[in-house]
Amino acid sequence: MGNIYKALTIAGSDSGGGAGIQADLKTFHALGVFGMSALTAVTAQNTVGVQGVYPLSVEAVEKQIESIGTDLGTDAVKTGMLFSAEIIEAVANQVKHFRWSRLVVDPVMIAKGGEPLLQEEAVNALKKYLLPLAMVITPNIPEAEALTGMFIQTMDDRQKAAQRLYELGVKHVVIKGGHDDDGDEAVDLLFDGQEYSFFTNKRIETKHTHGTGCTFAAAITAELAKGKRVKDAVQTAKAFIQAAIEHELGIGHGHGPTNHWAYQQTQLS
Ligand SMILES: Nc1ncnc2c1ncn2[C@@H]1O[C@H](COP(=O)(O)OP(=O)(O)O)[C@@H](O)[C@H]1O
Ligand SMILES: Cc1ncc(COP(=O)(O)OP(=O)(O)O)c(N)n1
Repeated sequence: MGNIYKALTIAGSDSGGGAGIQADLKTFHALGVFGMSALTAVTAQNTVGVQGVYPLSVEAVEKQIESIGTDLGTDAVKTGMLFSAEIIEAVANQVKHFRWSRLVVDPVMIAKGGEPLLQEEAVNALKKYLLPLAMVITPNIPEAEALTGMFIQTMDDRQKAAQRLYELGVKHVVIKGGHDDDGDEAVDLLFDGQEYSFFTNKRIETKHTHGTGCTFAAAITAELAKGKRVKDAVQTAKAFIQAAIEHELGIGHGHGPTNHWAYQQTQLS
């Protein structure tokens, strides 16, 4: 066995398996990275919506991270649903304690169906404690608006928002374009403090996009765990999510999950 790359996801559980910890671990696995998890909350969730949110105690979150940090270690870390300001502060302290620099923050706020996954007052804690530690942040457009207080309509607005997020201490800002459904392309923007890069794919007409954000950020994390540069990691993540949306599974009665096998299968064929 060659080098084993490891990645840790600190996020919520989606019982339906399309988003959250489940999407992250499937993505790590599909990209050949050993996945580990620290759960922040359990959600009762399916393709139709979120039926319940049950946060864990700060102590439970800290202990899980400590168990990983003091034994296995990790090459990269991703955060997803963090739920509260207290959990955010505890996670930031652990990331600093273990000196984990390859940190991808997916600032999950609201599920596709509109149910809140982050308390409103916790947005400031994200900005204060976690963003300054992040190598990459991956907001969708509404999340970028909440973090910057800007109204984002055009690509020019997105570039300005990326600049503002960069000024909070994040090293690379990716503002995803899934919510910008004008036109037939899905365009993601990357800003590294100097230049803007654009990652463009054909927009796929489908309702089965549950967990796209988690899957995309997890793919970036897996590639960073292998030591890849951020721009290359985003490129691979974009191809991964495209294949995952394109080869839909069509399960559930609402917004179905993406296909975490598809990228691997398209690479083999
Ligand atoms: N219909 C689609 N066709 C192709 N790519 C998409 C589509 N919807 C989302 N994406 C891509 O999926 C990733 C997640 O985007 P987005 O939907 O904005 O995030 P979130 O799930 O956090 O709201 C991005 O790379 C985005 O461009
Ligand atoms: C437990 C949990 N974490 C995160 C999300 C949000 O996932 P995302 O990839 O943004 O997908 P949608 O909710 O937009 O489908 C979640 N739903 N549950």
